[in-house]
Amino acid sequence: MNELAILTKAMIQERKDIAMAIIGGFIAGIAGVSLFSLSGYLISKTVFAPPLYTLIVLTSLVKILGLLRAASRYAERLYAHRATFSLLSRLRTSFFAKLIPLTPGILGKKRSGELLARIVGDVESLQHYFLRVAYPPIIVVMVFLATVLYTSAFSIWIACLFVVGMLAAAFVVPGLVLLGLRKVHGRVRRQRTVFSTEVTELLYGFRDLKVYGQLNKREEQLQHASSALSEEQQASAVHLLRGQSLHAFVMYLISWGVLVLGAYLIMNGSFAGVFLAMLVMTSLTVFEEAAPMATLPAYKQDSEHAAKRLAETVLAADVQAPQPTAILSGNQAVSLELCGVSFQYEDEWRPALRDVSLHFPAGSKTAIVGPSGSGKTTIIELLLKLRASTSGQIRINDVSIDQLDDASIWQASNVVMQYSHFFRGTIRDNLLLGEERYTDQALSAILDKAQLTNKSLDDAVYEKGENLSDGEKQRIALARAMLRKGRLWFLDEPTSSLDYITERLVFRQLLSQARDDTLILICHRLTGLEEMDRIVVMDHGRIMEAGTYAELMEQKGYFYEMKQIELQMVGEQCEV
Ligand SMILES: Nc1ncnc2c1ncn2[C@@H]1O[C@H](COP(=O)(O)OP(=O)(O)OP(=O)(O)O)[C@@H](O)[C@H]1O
Repeated sequence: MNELAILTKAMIQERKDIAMAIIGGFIAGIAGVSLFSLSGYLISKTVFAPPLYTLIVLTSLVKILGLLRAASRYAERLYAHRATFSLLSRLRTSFFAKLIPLTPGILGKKRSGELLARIVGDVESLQHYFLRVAYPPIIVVMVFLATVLYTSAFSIWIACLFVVGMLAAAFVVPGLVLLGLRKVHGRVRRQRTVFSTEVTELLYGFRDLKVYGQLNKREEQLQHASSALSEEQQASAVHLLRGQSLHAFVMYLISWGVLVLGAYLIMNGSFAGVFLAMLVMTSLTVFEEAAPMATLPAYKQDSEHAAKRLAETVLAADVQAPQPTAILSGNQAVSLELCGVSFQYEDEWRPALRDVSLHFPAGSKTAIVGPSGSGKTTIIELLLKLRASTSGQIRINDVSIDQLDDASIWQASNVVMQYSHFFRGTIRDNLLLGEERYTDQALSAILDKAQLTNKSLDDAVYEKGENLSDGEKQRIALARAMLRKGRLWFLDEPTSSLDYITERLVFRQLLSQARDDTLILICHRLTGLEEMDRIVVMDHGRIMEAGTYAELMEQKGYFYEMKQIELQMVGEQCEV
């Protein structure tokens, strides 16, 4: 299977530990079989009252084999788990490295609860591939072959019986388990996805569900999903147990076979009776060693499925063009240009942007206005290379955006999107975001600039900024952007929750800091736009008009209409 090639490649990198695990497992297996067969021989031998030194040698050997088995089993587990953890960390890192550039697209398409459950669960499932699928069969086959060889020295017929047992344990039982598992396992996976989505929806939507009186209904749904998952897991466990029982059945059948065949051969005179107990014990132990074969198909199927889904998630990353190498300099003001750009979201029937051509000269200040859903945010996402345009050309500083390294664009930009994420910690943590290079003095100065005078750096911030008002969140997001030294500003409704006076004060600070930089501001309120070099009006993904505030007011077109409506509404509000 192609998807498992990634795993196989990662396993090759851990070949030393894997080889040690296989050697350890083989020694443990052989020591186990020898230990029990020797015990059987010891029991039979004592009947003939052998000399004391024989018993001493045999019991000492049993003890040594016991110790050897424990020590080598420990070594096997140690190396196997060490290899597994290295493999997993390697896989996680490479998977997330591939995932990051695709995040906006993937998160848009999939429900986050489902995605989270999928990724975490699938990467975890892959550990079974190595621990339970890839290397145990090698040990089982090696131990079996060694045992068959050793048994053939006593009786070729009993050795043949072992081979029959081995084929049944290695192929027939796992085959039967696999047949039943196909149905059961798919249902567990589907139910697990439903369950984790329900949990995420309930946790994230708790407040709204409570306010709208839907909490009980949602909890019932969650209970239902939880019970359904338990039922499916139970069915799957029962099926696996059936496989293990079948394996035990084969083991006892072969042991009985050894007993009956041995008795027959003893009566024939072609086999010495003193070895019978030894071979019975051998058969019991060697099949016990092969017990993981019964559950192997389940883990194999699980790992293959997990690898396939992970590969599907990052498939686009593999077909992406190689990372561009041109770097956007962060030291100079940046010019931006869109030429005939169109963009359509996947699975959407109409384009979000249609044939947009815009030029933002270096150092210019542009406001983009227009009704909700007109495509304003999409323009910023394209310029930040978070999405790729469906057609048309985007150039930054006269270099095609396709040739520019994504990280250098982000590095050169100070961005405030409509919704920013806030981490649990303090205001300081949320300003620094892991960077340590700013002093408390510099951070406090930024808070003042962002008009966040009622907050101190040590004030706590709860998960997702639960204890902050919307206006405070926006000002922290603005302060974050103001801390950066980029020469390109993308501000998507950064002050929509602020009162008029605070908004003006923040803007004054912003415009003074971005005096020589290129700035694009998306806003709904039309007040204060006189200070902008240009205003672009959008509707239905098209540019309706563009010009300075004075020009647009003079044209008495779309912007003028919007302004009149706003003035009317402000007037009505004042009258009320
Ligand atoms: N992730 C997405 N998947 C599919 N369609 C989307 C997605 N994001 C936005 N759209 C659609 O694209 C169009 C433009 O959206 P965009 O967010 O650019 O508008 P906007 O002008 O910024 O709106 P607002 O002022 O409400 O923020 C809308 O019709 C919207 O429904």
